[in-house]
Amino acid sequence: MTPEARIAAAVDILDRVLAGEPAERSLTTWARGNRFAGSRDRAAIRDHVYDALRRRRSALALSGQSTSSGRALMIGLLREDGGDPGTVFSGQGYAPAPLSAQEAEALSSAPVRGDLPEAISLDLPDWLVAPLRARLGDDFGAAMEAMRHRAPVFLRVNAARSDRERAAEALAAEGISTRHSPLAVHALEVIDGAGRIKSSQSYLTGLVELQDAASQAAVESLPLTSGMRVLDYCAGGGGKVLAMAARAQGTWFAHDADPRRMADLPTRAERAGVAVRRIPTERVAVEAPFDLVLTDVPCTGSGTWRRTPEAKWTLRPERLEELTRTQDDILSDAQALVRPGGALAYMTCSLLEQENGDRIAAFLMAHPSFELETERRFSPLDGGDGFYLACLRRNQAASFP
Ligand SMILES: C[S@@+](CC[C@H](N)C(=O)[O-])C[C@H]1O[C@@H](n2cnc3c(N)ncnc32)[C@H](O)[C@@H]1O
Repeated sequence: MTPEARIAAAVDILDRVLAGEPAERSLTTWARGNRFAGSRDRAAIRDHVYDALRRRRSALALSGQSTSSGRALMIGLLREDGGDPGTVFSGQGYAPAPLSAQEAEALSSAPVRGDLPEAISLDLPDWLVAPLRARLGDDFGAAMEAMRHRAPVFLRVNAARSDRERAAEALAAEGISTRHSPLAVHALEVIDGAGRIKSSQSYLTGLVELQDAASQAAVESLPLTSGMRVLDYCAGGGGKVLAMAARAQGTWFAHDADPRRMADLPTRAERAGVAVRRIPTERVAVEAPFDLVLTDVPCTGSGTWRRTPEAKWTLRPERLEELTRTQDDILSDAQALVRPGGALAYMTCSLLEQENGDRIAAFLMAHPSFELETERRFSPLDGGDGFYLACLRRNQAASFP
C-alpha cells in the first residue's frame, strides 16, 4: 500500500471509532476485509489510528475544523508532523479524496501549534488539567507531552528461568532487539521486533512476559520473602501474581470478583513454571489470613492512556467518583484478610491522586491498625506507564477476625 492509501484506511477506521466502535475491533474488521494489506501496512495504519486518538484534540484544532471526523484528525495530524495535507489528500490512486473547499478554507485559517491553549496542545480534557498538574507539578507539561506519543514495549524476564543478559541474547536470536531498562531489575525495553514477541520461543516457553516496567518496579518494591502465603485479590489475567511468583518461593492465591478475568491465568502460570491457586470469592475468607494481600484495583487507567487513548476522552467525573468508591470497598474487604503483622499492598495504573494517595489517606483514617510503609509514584517520565504503589503494614498486636 502507498503511504496515502494507508492514510485513507486510517480515515475510514477512525470514522468507525468516532461512531463508537472500539479501536481494536475496527482495526481487526478492516484487516479482515482488506486481506491484501501486509503486516507492515497494518502496523502503519494502526500507528496512524492510535496517534490520531492520542492527539485527537490538537489534531482537530490543527485541521481548523470544529467537528471530529477521520479526515479532520488525519489532516491535523499530518500538519503537526510536517506533512502537506493538500498533497496527501489528492484523490490519486488510493489516496483519500482531495480536500473540499470547506476543508481547505478551514486549514488555511487554522491556528499554529504554538498558539493552541494548553489543554488542547497537551491533548487533555479540560477537567483533568488541574488534578494532573497538582500531581505532577513541574513535570506536568513534559509528562503530558510524553502521553501524546506511543508507549514503549517492555518485557519482564522470568527470574525463575533466566537473567536479563541471557534473555536478551535469546530474543536477539529471534529478531527482537532489546535494551536494559533502568526502572526494574528484570525489565527489557523492546527496541525492534515487538510484533514478533508473541510468536517467539522466548515468550511461548515462559522466558519473558509482556509487562510494563513501572508495574515491574512496583512488584519489586513489595515486601516478599520465601514461604509467604500471598493473595492477589484483583488478579485479572495474573500479571502481578506471576511477577511476584518469579521473585520468591511462596504459596500463591489469585482471586477476582469476575472469575472470567482469570481464564488465561492457568496457561500463563504453566508457561512461567509456577503454581497459582485460583479461589472463588466464597473461599477467600476460608483461606485467610495471608502474609500479603495485593489489591491491584480497577482504576481510570490514566497512567496507560498512551495504550488506550479512547479512555482518556470518555472518562467522566462521575465515573472517577464511582471508581474511588470501588477502590475504598476493595481495600476495606481486603484488609480483613491480612494477618496481624502482615502487609496490604495497593496499586493503580493511574496518575490521579484521587485514586492514589487520597484513597490511602482515607483508608488509614478508617483503619488505625495499619501504617504506611512504602509509597511510590511513577510517571511516564520514568520511562514506563504512570503507576502508584502503597504498601501498608498491619499492626502486630491487631487481632485477626
Ligand atoms: C487492574 S485489573 C487487575 C490486573 C491484574 N492484576 C494484572 O496484573 O493483570 C482490576 C481487576 O479487579 C477486578 N475487580 C473489580 N472489582 C473487584 C472487587 N470488588 N473485588 C475483587 N476484584 C475486583 C476486575 O475484575 C479486574 O480484573
